[in-house]
Amino acid sequence: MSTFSRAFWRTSRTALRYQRGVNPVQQAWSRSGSVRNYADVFTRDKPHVNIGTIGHVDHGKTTLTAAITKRQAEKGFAKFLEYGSIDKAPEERKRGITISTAHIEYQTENRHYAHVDCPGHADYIKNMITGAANMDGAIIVVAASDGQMPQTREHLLLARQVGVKKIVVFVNKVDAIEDKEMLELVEMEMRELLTSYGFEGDDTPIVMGSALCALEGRQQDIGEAKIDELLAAVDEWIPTPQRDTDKPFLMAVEDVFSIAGRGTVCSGRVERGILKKDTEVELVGKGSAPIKTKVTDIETFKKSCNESRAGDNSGLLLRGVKREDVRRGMVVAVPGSVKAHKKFLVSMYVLSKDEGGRHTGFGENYRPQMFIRTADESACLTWPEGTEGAVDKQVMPGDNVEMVCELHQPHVLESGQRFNMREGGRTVATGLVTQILE
Ligand SMILES: Nc1nc2c(ncn2[C@@H]2O[C@H](COP(=O)(O)OP(=O)(O)OP(=O)(O)O)[C@@H](O)[C@H]2O)c(=O)[nH]1
Ligand SMILES: [Mg+2]
Repeated sequence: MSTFSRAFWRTSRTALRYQRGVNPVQQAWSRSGSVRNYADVFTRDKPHVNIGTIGHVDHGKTTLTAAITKRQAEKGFAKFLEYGSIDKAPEERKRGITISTAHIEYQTENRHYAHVDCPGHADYIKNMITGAANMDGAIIVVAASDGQMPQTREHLLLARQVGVKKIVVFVNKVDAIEDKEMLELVEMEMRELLTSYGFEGDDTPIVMGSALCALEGRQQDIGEAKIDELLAAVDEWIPTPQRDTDKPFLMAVEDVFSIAGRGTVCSGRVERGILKKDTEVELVGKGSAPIKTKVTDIETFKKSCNESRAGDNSGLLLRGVKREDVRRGMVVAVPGSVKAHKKFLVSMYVLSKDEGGRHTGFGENYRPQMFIRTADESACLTWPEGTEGAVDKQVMPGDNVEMVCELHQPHVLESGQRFNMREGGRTVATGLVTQILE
């Protein structure tokens, strides 16, 4: 791997520690800029789009991701990544599941893609949310043998909530089913489900194939050919987003690591603006007062870069900042352009039991965990001042409510900001910040 190394592309701490053992990060960063060869410099010759694979555990997301890189590598558009080099942390290998998100890069004729392979297991939804928050569109993988399952639904809902507008469906494991009527049923159910979560269910492209056949080079008609069909659908159906390059730079920190001899690097997806090397920035959020610093080096998609732009996955080398001072959930922004807030009004939908939400209601002073951008923070919900019977008033699963939310530590947020709330391993509510109070 060229420059930033795997650590930059993985989010789990375990994976990070595991990878630090070999320390490719340090090697990369300790090379001086002039030593990097041409291939290490990021060129913007195609529009860039962030996508990824989501869906229920074991439905074949990682296999599909590997198959895509294999197919695109044959065309000179990617580096082939085997299944085992995507799910590579020891625990992932042992359990045969994805835990941390993996970031992969490939191209088609038309576009450059950053692809996040998300975990499907219910215990790792937190990593899925962070991964999906960076996507412009997503591929939902559903196994023909199972049809839609709980995390097929939960991932769709969360993807919608974090702002993913377009989805392409890949019905996988077509090789494993005898009864072709099953496929029609899965398609029908998926269209209905998409529509019920606010996607364009009737028009969404649905590709049916086998990721495993594609990866193993068998049964071309349901293997390779379907990868081509899938990527053509992604190229066409997921629009190249209009990036907010005119606004002041903002990037939410997803990961932090230190490089001996160079300093602290934070990485994440740039939400808006353009940042050039040697620019002053501020780290804001997670309680502490803003930290002033300067970005002295930039890498985008693992390659050296003079600037970082909205939509990019970038790593920023920060001058004079200790690793411990930077935490996931903070934002890197133009000095003075954003503020952290603690108290605000939210409008939210409380998930029903069928959607994986709570089975019972809750009242004032309910304390869920709030997920905003890459941050998660404990929150306390109360009724707005003047609400009648506030003391006994209950919120029931399935309700739409307006409440006051107070965070344990302030975070950068704005009116219109989307969030999710979780408690004890389940998503309990999703909503929008409607007014800042403090
Ligand atoms: N028969 C068949 N098996 C498949 C196919 N695609 C994947 N599998 C198998 O399904 C199992 C799960 O595949 P993964 O790719 O790890 O599934 P995943 O969705 O990434 O799982 P998580 O990341 O843990 O949620 C593996 O044993 C794969 O070999 C397919 O097209 N046909
Ligand atoms: Mg996986």
